[in-house]
Amino acid sequence: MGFFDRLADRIDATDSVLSVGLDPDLNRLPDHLHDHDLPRWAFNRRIIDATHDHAACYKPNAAFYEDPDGWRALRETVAYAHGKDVPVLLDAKRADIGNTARQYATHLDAAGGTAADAITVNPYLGRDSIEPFLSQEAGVFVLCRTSNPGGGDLQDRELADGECLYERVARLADDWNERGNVGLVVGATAPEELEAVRDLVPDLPFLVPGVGAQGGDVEAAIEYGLADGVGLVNSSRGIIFAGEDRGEGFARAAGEAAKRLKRRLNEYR
Ligand SMILES: O=c1ccn([C@@H]2O[C@H](COP(=O)(O)O)[C@@H](O)[C@H]2O)c(=O)[nH]1
Repeated sequence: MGFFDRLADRIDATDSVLSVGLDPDLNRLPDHLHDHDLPRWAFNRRIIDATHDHAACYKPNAAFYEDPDGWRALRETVAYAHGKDVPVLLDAKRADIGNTARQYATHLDAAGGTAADAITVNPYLGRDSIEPFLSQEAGVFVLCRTSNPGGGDLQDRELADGECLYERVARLADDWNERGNVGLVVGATAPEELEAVRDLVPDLPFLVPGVGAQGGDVEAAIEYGLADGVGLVNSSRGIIFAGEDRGEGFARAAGEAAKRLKRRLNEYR
């Protein structure tokens, strides 16, 4: 079964389109977890225990795991999420010349890789640079209009024919979707662009980051992020660091935050 069919099943089972971002910043972990062999894994396991009923997906960002212990923590995390029946989207924003991209694509492998079910990729090196991802079963989310303040610096630029760069990326990604495994990343902090992209590509599911800590538009995330009910709205810090005290109660606070955001998202579904 392809990634988006599995995601659709998970969305039905949990009545949720919430993606819980697993970005375990070592400087923000509860103090008592630093006694563990792998503090990030100890943290993620507790977050998953507290949030999985509300999670359509987990989204670890590779930036928080790019060291030997981090890699181990990530593999444990993916296996544990799978044990709870939750798919995992690795936010790695990869792409490179073919030879290197093939190496990056092994990140998705169960043997030696992370065993993640989907990945984010950068479109700016062109189709061949992401072909090793497109040709797998895994979901491939192409960066289209990012949520950061500078997201428009290049992505909003008008091309000679009057189309914006992010619009061209959306149409290209639609062309690249030969196996039905392509989605787009469009930030909730850019609701007008979200609407424009949805008009261009009615059938592609979006990953919409930027609600919560970045203050993005929750209603627009749902209205434009879903294609036939399938898509993901992500919050990372707003859920995993919802507990202020950095004490034992952090996971409970995360669970409550996930439940709250799921309900809020569902008001617009
Ligand atoms: O356009 C983008 C693409 C990716 N991200 C990533 O999503 C999470 C958001 O974290 P919050 O704590 O909810 O702000 C993080 O991993 C980003 O790198 C994004 O924010 N915007």
